[in-house]
Amino acid sequence: MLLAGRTLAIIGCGTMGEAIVAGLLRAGLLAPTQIVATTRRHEAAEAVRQRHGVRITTDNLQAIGEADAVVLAVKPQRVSKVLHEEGVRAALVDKTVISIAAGVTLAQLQSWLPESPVVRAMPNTPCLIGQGMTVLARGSRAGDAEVALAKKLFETVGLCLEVEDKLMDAVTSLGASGPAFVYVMIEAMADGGVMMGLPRPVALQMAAQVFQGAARMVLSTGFHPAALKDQVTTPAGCTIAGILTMEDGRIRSVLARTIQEAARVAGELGRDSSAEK
Ligand SMILES: NC(=O)C1=CN([C@@H]2O[C@H](COP(=O)(O)OP(=O)(O)OC[C@H]3O[C@@H](n4cnc5c(N)ncnc54)[C@H](OP(=O)(O)O)[C@@H]3O)[C@@H](O)[C@H]2O)C=CC1
Ligand SMILES: O=C(O)[C@@H]1CCC=N1
Repeated sequence: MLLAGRTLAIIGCGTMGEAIVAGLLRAGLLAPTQIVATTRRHEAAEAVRQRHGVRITTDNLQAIGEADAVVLAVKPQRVSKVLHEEGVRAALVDKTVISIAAGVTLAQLQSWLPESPVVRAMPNTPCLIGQGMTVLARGSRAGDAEVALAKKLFETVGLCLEVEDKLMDAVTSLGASGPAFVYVMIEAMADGGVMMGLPRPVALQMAAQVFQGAARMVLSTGFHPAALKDQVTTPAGCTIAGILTMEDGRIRSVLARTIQEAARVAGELGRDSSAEK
């Protein structure tokens, strides 16, 4: 185990909390006994225990008491409520708190937890398979040790970068919502293949592998996407015919505006958290 003797609490082990748990266990950073996960409903917690063998409870205070570091993975609207449960803020004093809630700012988190080092993190569901993209922002009380711990967790399940808090809505859209946008594109390209007679499983496998291959080309060659596109685009060939069709559909502005709009909404998600307190 890379984090010997440490215990991590995941407060709110739903889709994203469970992706992190599964990714960390898969990579061997923590043993199941080093993770304590909470949910609101006992049956949800029990299902997490059955799938991953981690410790579970529906008592957040108990989980926090057992942990050295805490990942807050409830919905944004519930963050304040959870932090204001009896005894929780006192139990979190001097513990590293990593919030993955979209739209909940470091200023909000730090106002609720003035004596805790807080890191805001925005991961995505591919953490489940070790292919995540996580971006961190550090709160005023988070020092290098706390940020290093957060980086260690998220680098274990994918890439991890650090930015300023003001950029977190943008990274929420591009990085965390991003997989959903890509799934829509994969499905749409597969639909095109089906339209031209490919069996659905073949079309789906091809579309997904094309996204993976093209993404790896961008990351591993370091070439600009336009240069890589030019390599594929034979004069008077079929690729340029397809690209012009995409441009007729304003694909670039649609995708860029998609990121802009999701970032705008991400910025609004934390407001309810303050209201619900
Ligand atoms: N889904 C994604 O791709 C991403 C999500 N996020 C962020 O992660 C957070 C969680 O999102 P997601 O996983 O999708 O949501 P889910 O609804 O899947 O999970 C939320 C979890 O919180 C639990 N929960 C609710 N209330 C409490 C409580 N009072 N105490 C303890 N646990 C509680 C729920 O338990 P129960 O089921 O019993 O109600 C559930 O396990 C959000 O803040 C979101 O912004 C960030 C990046 C990506
Ligand atoms: O859609 C959402 O609000 C969450 C946050 C980012 C990804 N999923």
